[in-house]
Amino acid sequence: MASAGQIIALRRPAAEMDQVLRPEQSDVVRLASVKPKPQPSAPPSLLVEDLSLSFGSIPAVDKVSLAIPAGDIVALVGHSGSGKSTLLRLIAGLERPDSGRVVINGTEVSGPNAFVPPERRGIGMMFQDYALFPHLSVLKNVLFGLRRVPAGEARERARQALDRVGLGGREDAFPHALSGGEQQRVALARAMVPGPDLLLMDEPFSNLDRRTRDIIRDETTAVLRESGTTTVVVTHDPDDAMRIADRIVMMQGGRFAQSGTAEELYQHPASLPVARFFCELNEIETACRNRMIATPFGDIPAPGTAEGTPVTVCVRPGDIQLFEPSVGDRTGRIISSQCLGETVLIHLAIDGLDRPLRVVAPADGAPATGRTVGFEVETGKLLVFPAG
Ligand SMILES: Nc1ncnc2c1ncn2[C@@H]1O[C@H](COP(=O)(O)OP(=O)(O)OP(=O)(O)O)[C@@H](O)[C@H]1O
Repeated sequence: MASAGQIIALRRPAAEMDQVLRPEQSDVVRLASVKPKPQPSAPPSLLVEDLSLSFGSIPAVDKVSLAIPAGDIVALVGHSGSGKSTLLRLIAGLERPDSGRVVINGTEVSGPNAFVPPERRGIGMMFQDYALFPHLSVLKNVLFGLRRVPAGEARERARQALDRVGLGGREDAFPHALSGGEQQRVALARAMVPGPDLLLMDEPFSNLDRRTRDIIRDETTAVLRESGTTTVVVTHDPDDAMRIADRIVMMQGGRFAQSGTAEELYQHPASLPVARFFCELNEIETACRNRMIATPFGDIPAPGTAEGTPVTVCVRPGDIQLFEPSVGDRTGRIISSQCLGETVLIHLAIDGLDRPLRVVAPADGAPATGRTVGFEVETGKLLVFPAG
């Protein structure tokens, strides 16, 4: 059977493919920044080397390595149980690794020779439930992050931190009187106020409704960028990851399935699970015949793929173009159309497929249910993987 690399290479030049695959093949996934890069000699803010932790027979984190330059924001994504929180807890010092090392700003904090407790790692932490003290005012919650700072200076810094997250004037309020978004901002101010070397966030936006979430997420990103805080954020939401992070690391079964920029993971997923995580897909099971892969959108050459190799051809709903058909065009019939606001979700029945294709088209001028339409997809937009 052909390897994943061979099959994936069908849709990309070999040199580009090599770039996508190389990080997973290297021992250390180096996470470069899109912001001003640190000097090549500058040590990464966070270095994780061959880190592992099993719970009984479950390898929750399995020999993972990464290096994050100062000021970068990295998102750990993946399905439930993929190991994201365990990796974050290992970095925080809330778990001890079975093997491997964690180094923060050049100091080994977990490893064969050291274990520094969480409170001495110079990290800020922010969790899904925000963990605010209900009996303390907003100001006192933030002051909690500055217990070792002289009182006058601490109050000044806490007020500045609250101003920065847009909560100036709410110092005396209690958590129960705040909205979810405001509580999230208090938690952010408290995590940021000591000026941590590293900020760790576990699902920081998941308790917020959709609209608040978008606003708070953008505001939080702005605060992190402005302060240049190196951040690792765990999320199961691909939108969060793509909007916040310089780099995304997708975990699967305790390992890194792929790492790269949002564009790399979205446009050039290295495997079917990665592709599925970032976008709903139309998936078509087929096979290689006579060095070609037949799809409803046309045949794709598959040199080097063994005869009969089963493959999954994927197409994103937004990559299917619909148009007024002419003689010879591929056609389908619209069996339903659902308004999504600026777009419509269309179910398109086509010959040879048991299930209709899902197509997302602009709402403006979208064809009506029952119509026969032409359809096409640029071959370069098709994703081909070993059968999933
Ligand atoms: N304290 C524990 N004891 C036993 N097993 C655990 C423990 N913590 C995590 N696990 C297991 O380790 C694996 C990874 O869990 P982890 O919580 O890191 O995943 P996750 O990707 O963060 O999931 P979620 O998104 O649901 O939080 C899972 O199989 C989980 O059941």
